[in-house]
Amino acid sequence: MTEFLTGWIRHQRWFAGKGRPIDELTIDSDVELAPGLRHLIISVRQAGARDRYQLLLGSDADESARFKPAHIGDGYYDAAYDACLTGTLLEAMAADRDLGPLRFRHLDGVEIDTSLRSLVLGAEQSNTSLVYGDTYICKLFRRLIPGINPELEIVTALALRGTHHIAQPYGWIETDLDGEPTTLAMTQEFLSNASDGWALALASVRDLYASFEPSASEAGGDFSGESFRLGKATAQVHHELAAAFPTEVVESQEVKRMTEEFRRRLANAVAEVPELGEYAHVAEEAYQRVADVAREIHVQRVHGDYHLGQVMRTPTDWVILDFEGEPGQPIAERRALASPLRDVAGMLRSFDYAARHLLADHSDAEDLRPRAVEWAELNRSSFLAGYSAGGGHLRAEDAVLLRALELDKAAYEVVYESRNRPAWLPIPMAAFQLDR
Ligand SMILES: Nc1ncnc2c1ncn2[C@@H]1O[C@H](COP(=O)(O)OP(=O)(O)O)[C@@H](O)[C@H]1O
Ligand SMILES: O=P(O)(O)O[C@H]1O[C@H](CO)[C@@H](O[C@H]2O[C@H](CO)[C@@H](O)[C@H](O)[C@H]2O)[C@H](O)[C@H]1O
Repeated sequence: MTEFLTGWIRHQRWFAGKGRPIDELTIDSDVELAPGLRHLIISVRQAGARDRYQLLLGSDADESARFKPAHIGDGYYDAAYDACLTGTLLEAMAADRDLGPLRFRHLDGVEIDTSLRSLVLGAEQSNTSLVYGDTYICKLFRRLIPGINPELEIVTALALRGTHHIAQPYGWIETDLDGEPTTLAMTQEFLSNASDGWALALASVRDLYASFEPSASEAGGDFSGESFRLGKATAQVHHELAAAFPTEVVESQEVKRMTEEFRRRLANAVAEVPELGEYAHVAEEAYQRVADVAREIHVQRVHGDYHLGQVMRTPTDWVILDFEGEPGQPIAERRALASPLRDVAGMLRSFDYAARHLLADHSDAEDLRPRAVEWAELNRSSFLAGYSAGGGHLRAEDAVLLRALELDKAAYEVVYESRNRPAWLPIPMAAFQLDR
């Protein structure tokens, strides 16, 4: 079995080790959840490093032909795609069942409807989400990092406070990895009547590109009102996070040390994507400015990987999803207190992405570049204005830190794109060429 799992896993969207040879794949845990349904935790070793992943393995040989897209090999298939089997997860959560080392749980006071059938969400994802009816979404965390997933921790704490702008949590699945309780999946309210921010922003960008109007604010699909509301919602969620978890004030010495961390991330990014080297000085200068003017900053729990794909617009408001931080980082790092400006910087980067991504796919559309810049600038400033209006702390002197945080995020994105979507690499690279 390990042989065909090796061949299969390297092509999965969520596999973090794409492009590097797999030295060994072993099965660490194999639990039967129901007849024909097994839960596997596997270890993949690449160049001395080990990553763990989970998968649901279906093995009804007669039926396997029905699940061609999910075919793994030898009559086995990815059972996340088999609605006849995935009901088992809901039932086990509803009943707070233990199945071997796996613990299925639901939140107090929640009643889970176990009659719903699931479909795999068709989104570009680092994980795999099952949507049950139009009621629940259960995210199976594919790459497993020991520890309670920050998304579960944060959303549960915010739900207890009655926070707006989040999707209600219902249940989760966990096990122990390296002796630590580790989240395997999380079930939340499915926002059936909502659109994700990335899709909405792209519609606005396309409108602008197709329009003869002279400016972004006059073109049909102006998004700046939404950017403002999103900024406001972001500030309100930051306020709630600060109330639900500890906060600290970090002295200027510590801020200087933070810039060392930025430099380390930059050096790692340059080592992996050498063409970034040419622009590294831009980031280094920005980090140096933070060190030079370092003053104490307020830190708290934050979203950690904030972008337009993590927010959804319901008919009434913006909802923020996916508080799990940057996928692949150790849990301790993802739980660490940080400046809320880290999220602000993430969203500012996302406006750049939305404006430029069509250009990355169409090298012939060079003439649209000024419009892209204009769209990004308009929406970035509207978001910041909304953030301040929502009570977010943004002082004039924060501009230096914000710029450094944006470049730190762009360095992360350079690595992310070179691994996952090389055609999009020019988007984060452009961040180092802009004089902001
Ligand atoms: N509660 C939800 N309701 C509706 N759609 C959701 C919900 N959570 C996530 N989605 C959709 O799934 C996409 C991916 O979700 P996300 O949590 O970002 O997954 P990943 O961490 O795997 O990238 C989102 O962009 C959104 O379109
Ligand atoms: O949503 P995830 O937790 O999987 O985040 C990862 O994937 C994101 C892409 O899907 C990536 O985001 C980058 O691309 C977005 C457009 O697709 C853009 O809006 C973001 O600004 C940009 O960072 C994210 O970095 C990565 O962690």
